[in-house]
Amino acid sequence: MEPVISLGNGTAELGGHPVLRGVDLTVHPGEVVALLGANGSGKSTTVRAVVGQVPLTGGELRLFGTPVREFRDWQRIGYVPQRSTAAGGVPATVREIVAAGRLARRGLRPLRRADRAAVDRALAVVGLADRGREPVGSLSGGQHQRALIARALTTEPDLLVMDEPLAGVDLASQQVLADTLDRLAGEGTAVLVVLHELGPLAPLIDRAVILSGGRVERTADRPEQLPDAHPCHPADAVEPSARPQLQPGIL
Ligand SMILES: Nc1ncnc2c1ncn2[C@@H]1O[C@H](COP(=O)(O)OP(=O)(O)OP(=O)(O)O)[C@@H](O)[C@H]1O
Repeated sequence: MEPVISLGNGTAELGGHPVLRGVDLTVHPGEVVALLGANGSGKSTTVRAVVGQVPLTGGELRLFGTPVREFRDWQRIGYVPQRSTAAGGVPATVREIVAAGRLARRGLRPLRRADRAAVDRALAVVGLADRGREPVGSLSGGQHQRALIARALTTEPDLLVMDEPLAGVDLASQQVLADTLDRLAGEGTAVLVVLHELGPLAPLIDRAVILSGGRVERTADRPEQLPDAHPCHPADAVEPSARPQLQPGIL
């Protein structure tokens, strides 16, 4: 089966500094691949390179078998960026933000019934069905993240790329996301997901690719091989009792 993502020896620079130093990554249809590693190891840059936001300076990237330079089927890819503001100051409703995910498929035509149904389904999946008419600015951080996930789901992608989708999302919603990804992967959608903690996604993960210093440090092929306590954050490598205690009210 042809890989959905085939990245060989990928290199990239940001601000004149090498950030990816030869990353190999292959994801097949229906596979869920987790990208792990410490802060600054290159996870976000890798996924941003895959979705065409960071140009590679070397190596080869193929998407659905097509060299990225010739690739035009971007509507096949759903992308949830690292936590960001979907509508910085724009007075959009939750529904409008989620419906923007249909743009790639429908262009600037008005929403058709199938588009509206896809938006309804995505809102329901992330538990925001009753919040559609509210301004996106009224959502909490975790609800906002769920709206971004819904936006990616509305594209009904063949490849779903998510950068830390669990950040700030409560456990119940994490489980809903896990169930959704499980179903999508079962239908053949490939999933590439940056994670700091595996959480409820652990049972779904076919392979974990652990980055360090812009290179693949190692790959774990089965979830049971995954290092439960992999030190993704420098603080995680420290005994809990030795970690600095947060000082509420100081920030
Ligand atoms: N716009 C930029 N200009 C210069 N350097 C950058 C830029 N963005 C990221 N970097 C650097 O690239 C390296 C990799 O960053 P990246 O965001 O890919 O790491 P990450 O593994 O996703 O980290 P985190 O877990 O903190 O999100 C870091 O050293 C970072 O400082």
